[in-house]
Amino acid sequence: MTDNVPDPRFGEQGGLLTYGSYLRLLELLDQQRPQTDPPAHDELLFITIHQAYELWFKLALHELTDARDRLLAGETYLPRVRLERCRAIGRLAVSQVDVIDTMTPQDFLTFRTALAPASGFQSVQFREIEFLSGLKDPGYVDRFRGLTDAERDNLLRRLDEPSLWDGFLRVLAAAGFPTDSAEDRFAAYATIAHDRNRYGPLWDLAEALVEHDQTWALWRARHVLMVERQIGTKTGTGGSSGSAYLRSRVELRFYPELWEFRSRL
Ligand code: HEM
Ligand SMILES: N[C@@H](CC(=O)c1ccccc1NC=O)C(=O)O
Repeated sequence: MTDNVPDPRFGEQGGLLTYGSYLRLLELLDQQRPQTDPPAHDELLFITIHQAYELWFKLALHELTDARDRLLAGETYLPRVRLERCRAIGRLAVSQVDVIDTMTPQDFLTFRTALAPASGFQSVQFREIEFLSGLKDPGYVDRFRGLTDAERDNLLRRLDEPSLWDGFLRVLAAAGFPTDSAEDRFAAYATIAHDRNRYGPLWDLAEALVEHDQTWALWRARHVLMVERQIGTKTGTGGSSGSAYLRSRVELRFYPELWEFRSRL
């Protein structure tokens, strides 16, 4: 067999592992179950897009958790690599909204009422990403309705454990920068920004955090537009004011000091 002639049995060897069995496609593709009767054509789109989001959220949490652990251990290289992958996932999450935009508001209404009181507000993984990134609001755990014990445990654990921001501060401290007060930290950012030759990895890491922050801010902004396009200013199925609530979340930042620092440069 020469190198460039494929074995005619290519893909058949062993006969045990298959594409479908490795990827558990029977199970995966059996999980899209529209509820509406009579069937609403766009409900399959709605379920599929949310499931795709949750898969990407799962991978993002895997990456961010490893980035956080490595920062706490004093590493800078792989945490930045992990954050870059998350940024690519985040961009995908933002552009995926285009698919929802192909649904008209009147078609959404054919199954919307059947969704209440469920809402994206109850996405545990979304809130885990916020907590792990550094935006910890314990109020959200109490406001969740219908959490399983395992989901509640996940959220409480994320609230309790160090965030990516804690990891970043650990790395700054390991490089000799005091980080106790905000003024200490602003002094550290200035030193790092003005001596990239010496502090390149720390600068790149801070910028990767800003990118991560920006990606989720873009998602919040894109989500509000999608919501207003679908339901205008109606209240949400989750019981919030809808777009007014979501607009108040657009201003949120994971790392406000890294944004504030821009004004001080
Ligand atoms: C037709 C499309 C959509 C509409 C009309 C919509 C509407 C809303 C509304 C009104 C809320 C506020 C909570 C409430 O009272 O219900 C909300 C929250 C949320 N939605 Fe959506 N949504 C849509 C699609 C999506 C998609 C595709 C995702 C992806 C996972 C998503 C994720 C979320 C999340 C994570 C929240 C909580 C945001 C926060 O608390 O900051 N939504 N959505
Ligand atoms: N909150 C949306 C409904 C909605 O979008 C939704 C419903 C159930 C599960 C996920 C959802 N997605 C995002 O909020 C609404 O008020 O129309």
